[in-house]
Amino acid sequence: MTENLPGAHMRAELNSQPETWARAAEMRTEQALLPASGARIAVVGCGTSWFMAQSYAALRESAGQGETDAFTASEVPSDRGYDAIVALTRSGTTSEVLELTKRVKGKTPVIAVLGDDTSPLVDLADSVIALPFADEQSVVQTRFATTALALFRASLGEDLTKAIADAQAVLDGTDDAALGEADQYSFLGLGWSIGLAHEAALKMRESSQSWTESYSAMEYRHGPIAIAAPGRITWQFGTAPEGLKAQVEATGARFVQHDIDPLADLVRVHRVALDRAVAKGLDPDQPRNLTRSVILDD
Ligand SMILES: O=P(O)(O)OC[C@H]1O[C@](O)(CO)[C@@H](O)[C@@H]1O
Repeated sequence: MTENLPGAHMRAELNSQPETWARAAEMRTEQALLPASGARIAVVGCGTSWFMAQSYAALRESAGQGETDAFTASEVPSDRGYDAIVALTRSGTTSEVLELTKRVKGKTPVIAVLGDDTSPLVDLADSVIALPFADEQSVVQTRFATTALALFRASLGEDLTKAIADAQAVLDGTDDAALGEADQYSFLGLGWSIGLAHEAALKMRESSQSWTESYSAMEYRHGPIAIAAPGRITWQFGTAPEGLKAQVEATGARFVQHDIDPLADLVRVHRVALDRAVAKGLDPDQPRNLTRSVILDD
């Protein structure tokens, strides 16, 4: 592989995920900076980072650690009285995250989880968990997002050994080429994997300009299943609701579900998205209309 090949950065970054997850899982001192159990918190981010925030929020609350909401940074309600805000951002320069941090300064402590430890958020936030080893050159995020989620999962007491092994097995194997050749993709999740479904759909859109949708699996039958048809894929992260596979297959669409850790299945989507992009003549390291971070004029 050379740096000049389309998607070379994305490929190297996505392939490194088992190592970066293992490293994040070991960061016990940094994990202790996250809000204590019982704190009522909001987790915020934009785009990919928002979807990871959704997954962390669902996991933290279901682990019994306290009420945990997730918002895109521009939509955090004022005066909710949160004990703390966790701001997730690879770049540390995303305008909405910086604006929110300034707005709550002195009122609500902000714990920033970021990739670039030289970014302006470092000085603005009350505490910082830096993951510079997971920062990326590709505009399209893969390992930063999943490594942050690995850190969050470990902080909640999860043992990530199986997730890491599952991701390595995905990367060591090859996928059925048809996974990358569908006309349309609908990604589904339940609980914490709903954020992964949204992220998978975003990844396919950003890197390969594909038509994708994403839903809670239980919501899928309330309308979105109308899109299912031959040549299309409905992809479930984690266990599917009873009967859903048969209902999707009755439409002629392909139902995809792997019995592995859902975060490892997202790694598979990363690779499918990359290979689909390259097959279409695109460079997912430089996706159309996108920049590494959205920086708005003051
Ligand atoms: O995590 P950050 O740096 O705030 O950036 C979020 C951005 O990352 C992206 O994945 C870049 O395409 C978008 O979702 C979003 O604009």
